[in-house]
Amino acid sequence: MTERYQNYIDGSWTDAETGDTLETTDPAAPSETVAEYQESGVEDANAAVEAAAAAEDEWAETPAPQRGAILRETATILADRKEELTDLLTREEGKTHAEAGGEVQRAIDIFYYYAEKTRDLGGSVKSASGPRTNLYIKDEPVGVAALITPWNYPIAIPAWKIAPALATGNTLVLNPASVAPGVALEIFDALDEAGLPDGVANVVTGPGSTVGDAIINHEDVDAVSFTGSGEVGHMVYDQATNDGKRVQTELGGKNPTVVTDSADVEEAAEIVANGAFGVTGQACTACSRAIVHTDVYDEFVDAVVAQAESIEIGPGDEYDMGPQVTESELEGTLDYIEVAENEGATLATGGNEPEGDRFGEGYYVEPTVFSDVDNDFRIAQEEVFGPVLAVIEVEDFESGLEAANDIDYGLSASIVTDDHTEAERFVDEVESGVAKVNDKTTGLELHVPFGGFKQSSSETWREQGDAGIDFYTIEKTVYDSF
Ligand SMILES: NC(=O)c1ccc[n+]([C@@H]2O[C@H](COP(=O)([O-])OP(=O)(O)OC[C@H]3O[C@@H](n4cnc5c(N)ncnc54)[C@H](O)[C@@H]3O)[C@@H](O)[C@H]2O)c1
Repeated sequence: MTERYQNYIDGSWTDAETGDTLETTDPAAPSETVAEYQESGVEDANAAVEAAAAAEDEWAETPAPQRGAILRETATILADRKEELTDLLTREEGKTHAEAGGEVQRAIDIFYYYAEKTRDLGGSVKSASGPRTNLYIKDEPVGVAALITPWNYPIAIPAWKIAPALATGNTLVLNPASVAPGVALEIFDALDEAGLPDGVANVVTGPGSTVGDAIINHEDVDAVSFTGSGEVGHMVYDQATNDGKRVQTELGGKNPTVVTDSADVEEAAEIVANGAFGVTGQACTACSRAIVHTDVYDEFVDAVVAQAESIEIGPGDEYDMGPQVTESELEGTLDYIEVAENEGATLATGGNEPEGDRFGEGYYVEPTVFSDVDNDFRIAQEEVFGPVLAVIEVEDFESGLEAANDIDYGLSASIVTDDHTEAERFVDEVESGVAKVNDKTTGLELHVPFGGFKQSSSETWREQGDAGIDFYTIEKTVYDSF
């Protein structure tokens, strides 16, 4: 039987006022419905924001360790349900069981992490110039937070917004992407069971252009945290800043790995392939450009092609690489493959939808490597969001660094080298929010800031770790001479 989900508003599971629903399907078997959701409208969005606004004062006044206890219990409930959440994530979004299990674990860890953080919240004390004055900085919640999340990390990204927002005493409304909202709704089920007071956290499913837009623009919303495409993100940023709201946007990437002539080529190919083809290339931090020194270029292309060809594609519960999430994402990838061929890149491997019984009607595409790519080709400059790697040949380290930076994005970048000076220069000079040495561009720790440079983020605010706390907190400076 198809699971049926409702909105969670003011502590109750309710149908949308619109009376409409939407369905999700399994990207590995699109004829199979996974779940049914509310296709909500503006009225539902407004009701959720009003519930969050009404719950604001009481939640802000709840001692932070008590808020932490609810987050800890939420983590425990999610941990108890890890297997079923992992299955749901694989069926709805398509990533492999191992990838989905890792993502669910990350969400659990995030709730535990911010639960512990609550004990250290509050502010700080400073010395005052006058003898009778207590001078201190009191950290207060920003208020009501509007959270908008994409489909590609459908539990981790909601978790890394919800947990710090609640830990710091904010109330919130989430509008998750309609493609795979199930695991995000399960977080609210766990929060409810953990004893979160009514109205503190609300979730409304439905189109971002209606529900998300209404939440962001509601006058009772004080902070907006958005993760998704640049196209939508820039619009959201402008709307929210025009209204004087605190806003954070985390957007796309076109992430390079620079391979120098001192690199172990086999290791470099493995690092690049993991970054490029993991989660079917549907990561904002996916490696989509390998920038390779001419002396190791041919050897690298052979090695990365071998890596790509060793990946077994198929349904995510059994194989190494799952399908793309929707038909339109698959078509987008196939379009870019055509663009790259027309631009004159050499198709070194992949490029097709695989054939065979196990693929059925699923949205599969082969891991694809293009060599002989110029850094100004569209395939090297635009985000594909599929398992497609562009390999770019460069003369030396300097031109590699230059190519890495010659792009509008700056989310994650890595270098594979055996030369410490090159590694240091790369870390110092690469224009990227995340810089890694001898590691893939994907994979992030939850307790350090995450965000990009240039078009990849709004730059003012970061997420995760202490940065998550900062975004949802406003400082009040108190001079108390009572
Ligand atoms: N930097 C990061 O942290 C990060 C992480 C994951 C994904 N991403 C990016 O996300 C994109 C893929 O996700 P997507 O396809 O879901 O992105 P998207 O921009 O299409 O959608 C993101 C969210 O915005 C909502 N939305 C759409 N129109 C809206 C509007 N007018 N007002 C308010 N909300 C609206 C959608 O419903 C969805 O919830 C990629 O570009 C990827 O790089 C970035």
